[in-house]
Amino acid sequence: MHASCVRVPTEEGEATRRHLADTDLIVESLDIVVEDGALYIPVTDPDAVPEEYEVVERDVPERETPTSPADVLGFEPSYERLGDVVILDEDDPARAARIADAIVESNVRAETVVNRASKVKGETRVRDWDVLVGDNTETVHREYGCEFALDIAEVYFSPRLATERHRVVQQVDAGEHGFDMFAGVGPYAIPMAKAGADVVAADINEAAIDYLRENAERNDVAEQITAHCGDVRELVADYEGRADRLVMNLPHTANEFLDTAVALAGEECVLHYYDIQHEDNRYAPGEAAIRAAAESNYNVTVETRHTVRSYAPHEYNVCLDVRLTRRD
Ligand SMILES: C[S@@+](CC[C@H](N)C(=O)[O-])C[C@H]1O[C@@H](n2cnc3c(N)ncnc32)[C@H](O)[C@@H]1O
Repeated sequence: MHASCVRVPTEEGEATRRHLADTDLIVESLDIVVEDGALYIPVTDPDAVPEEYEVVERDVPERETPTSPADVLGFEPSYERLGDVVILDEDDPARAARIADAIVESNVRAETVVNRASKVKGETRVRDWDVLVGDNTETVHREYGCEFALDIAEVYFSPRLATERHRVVQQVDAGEHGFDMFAGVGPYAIPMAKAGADVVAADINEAAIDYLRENAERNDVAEQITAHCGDVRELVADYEGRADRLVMNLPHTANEFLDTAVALAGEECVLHYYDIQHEDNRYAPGEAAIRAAAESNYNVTVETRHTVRSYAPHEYNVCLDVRLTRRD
């Protein structure tokens, strides 16, 4: 069968395979081909392959006996993967247990299988989990060439935001001063630093900041990241007027922190403001809140109104990219 494949030297094959598997890019139903010292790994979406890899078109054989969870169950279960942890979102515990068993029997690489047991909640946005297989909720997740150690029982992390984070990071210029106001384990702050920014990253969750510091080391950007454990409002005293870019990924309540964002903003600053709103009025509430907080000192230009994903029936997670330019 004809397919887009990532071509790498065989010695880099296993690391590449793992990296692509972590971002769900491998076509499970096709074989990986070894030929002339190279590995050809079939991928689902050539445009989503990280730039460091070469993509070629070629014929690859179908796998003879793929054993997917669907082969075991007779239906296609929905799940997502975070490193070695497979995450289910099932209301029925019996169905969740059947899917977990099928994942263990199948070709899905999983050390731990968990089911969502609550919504994200409280100030730290951590959810409860039912652990169905294994006992280790700590893992290392790979995303666009960065590694993130984290424990889903202690910190917030959503692999579904990978493309969105990448969209923001692609806007970063080397040498700029970035602020990640609600940083978690660093999935914005670390790639921003890799893109050449100096980043101040705050989080109120001590476990998240411990992982963020570990992840900064893992990804060789520790010198560019200043991690602050505590309320982001405490940063204003030290960093007033310094930010070239602010990331505000705390949907639902980011509006309560707009005064802090404006205080941190420099002469010219891009704000990435996340919000959750009804489908009929996705952008206006955030835009109005930003204008109310910033317009007395800044010209406010909304550069992008972007829908990130569906959040709940009729509700969307959106992002506004807003440029603040200080008035004379
Ligand atoms: C939705 S999570 C986003 C984490 C990370 N940016 C990501 O994309 O995975 C929001 C984070 O904000 C943190 N947080 C909540 N209130 C805060 C505050 N007042 N100051 C700093 N961090 C806060 C939470 O602990 C949580 O880790």
